[in-house]
Amino acid sequence: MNLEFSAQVAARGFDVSLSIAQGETVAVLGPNGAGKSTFLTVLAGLLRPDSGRAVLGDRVLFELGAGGRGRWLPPHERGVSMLAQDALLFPHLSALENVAFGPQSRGVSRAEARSRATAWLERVGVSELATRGPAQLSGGQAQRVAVARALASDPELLLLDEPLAALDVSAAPAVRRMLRDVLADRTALIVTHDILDAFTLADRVVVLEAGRVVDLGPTRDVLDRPRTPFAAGLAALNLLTGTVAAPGVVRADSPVAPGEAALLLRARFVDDLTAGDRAAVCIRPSAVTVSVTPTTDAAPTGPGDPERTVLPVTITDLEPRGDLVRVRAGDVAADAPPGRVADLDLAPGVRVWFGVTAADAVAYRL
Ligand SMILES: Nc1ncnc2c1ncn2[C@@H]1O[C@H](COP(=O)(O)OP(=O)(O)OP(=O)(O)O)[C@@H](O)[C@H]1O
Repeated sequence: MNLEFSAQVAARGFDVSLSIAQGETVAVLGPNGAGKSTFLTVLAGLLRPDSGRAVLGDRVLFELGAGGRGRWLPPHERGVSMLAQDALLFPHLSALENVAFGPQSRGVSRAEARSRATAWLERVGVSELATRGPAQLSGGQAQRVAVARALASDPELLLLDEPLAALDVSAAPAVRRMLRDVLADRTALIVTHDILDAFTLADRVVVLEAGRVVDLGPTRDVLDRPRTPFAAGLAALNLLTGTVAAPGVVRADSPVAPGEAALLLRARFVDDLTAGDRAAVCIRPSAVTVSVTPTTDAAPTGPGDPERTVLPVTITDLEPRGDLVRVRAGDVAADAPPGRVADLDLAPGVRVWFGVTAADAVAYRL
């Protein structure tokens, strides 16, 4: 079912509007306290907003005017299922009985509820565990049963609150694959801190900050072309913002580090931008070279090269990352091989030049 949602919760600074198409999965991203859980609990009917309106298909979930008066459907009448971080299965019921519970409490016969439960357990890959109690299931198995339970009541909207966060790293990938299978063509919202979940499971992402939508779009657009520091951080990309000064040139809003001059960034424009337009410039850390003078091999033609930007920066932090070292200077980072870091004697406080070609600095509308 498609969803039209708008709600305000003043005490939490929450004011979000969003539409979701039938069959679409949207990932909800945002820093701690951004309002992600508030969003899900309002939809599930566990928190009543001050005002707003939500319609799922042709069912009005709530319609509340100023003062909170209006229509309000209780959770069990919404056609909405919620899957939490922990499986939260009934401890005294078997896996099969846990899954059959929902349909049965909605009036489906015991035999039919058990047959639906059997089919769902098979779909999530744990049919052989039907008679086990929750205490005899691993974290990944229990979460599979919880997915079956959430879906057995045939919800029109599925809410998932960090469904993989409590699983260990060896169990998460298989459960993620299973979720990708069951979420296809299902209207769902998934709160996650994991960029892999967003890429694997979601058609679109919405980024919340301080209770407001700050970015919304297809997953790849938002994470490959981030517009907020939060999305750039998740995608591990450098993001600089500024104003277009000339074709292929963006004047950065602020220096890359305190005390440095404002920068003219030479960039590859992927949107139609003209002078005065606001622009974001996104750079992969692996495309940034580091040198200790502006004219060494890392920046062969120096700062005057029209195809290259050279940023004078002071290193703030070095962090090993796999077989590279992330060299940070304020908000900008470069990935360099450990040998180069040692050869150049890089350390916090050392002034260096970061170099990036215009081809590797992608500019788009902000
Ligand atoms: N039960 C509550 N009563 C009052 N305020 C709350 C309550 N729960 C959360 N808040 C506040 O509402 C705002 C949004 O919180 P919410 O839990 O929705 O954020 P979140 O994005 O889910 O964060 P996290 O990633 O930490 O789970 C925060 O300012 C938070 O302090």
